[in-house]
Amino acid sequence: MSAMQKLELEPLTADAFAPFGTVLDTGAAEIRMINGGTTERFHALAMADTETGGGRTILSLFRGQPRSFPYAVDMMERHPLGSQAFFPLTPRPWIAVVAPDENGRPGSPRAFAVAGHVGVQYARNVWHHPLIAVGAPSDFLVMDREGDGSNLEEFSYDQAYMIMDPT
Ligand SMILES: NC(=O)N[C@@H](O)C(=O)O
Ligand code: NI
Repeated sequence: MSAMQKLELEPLTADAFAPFGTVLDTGAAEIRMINGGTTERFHALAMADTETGGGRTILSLFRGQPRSFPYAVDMMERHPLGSQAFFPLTPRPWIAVVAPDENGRPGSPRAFAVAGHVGVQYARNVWHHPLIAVGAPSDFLVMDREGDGSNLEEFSYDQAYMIMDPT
């Protein structure tokens, strides 16, 4: 493995993340007052894309143990058959790492600093790193695909990209 290089954290915006998926942010959502005005519905933060190959959408809870920093991003994965959305239940900042596809391999990764009240949905077949929780065990609601077929493709980088301690 050759020399490592630093991976800087970028602020997360809908535009910056658009090539990779959707930012799940109540601050940018359509709000519908429901239940006699007692409830705000932050409507349709994302649309699950899980029906490829007869898949269906499931909701899971991920309890992520915090990563140690500096953290080496040395692999990426993608789910060819379905999207995958993460919404923090524990209001802690976390990190989302994505990469463009370059002829079937992930290109240079991009790391986004995500606020503790914001989630992301990785679009189907988008390269991303598995959950990166920061500082303490963190719970996430995860919406992704259950079904037949191989829905996990992994790739190891020749060189690791180092995320320095974000805290
Ligand atoms: N393996 C699994 O369900 N989780 C990963 O896909 C991830 O992106 O964290
Ligand atoms: Ni994943």
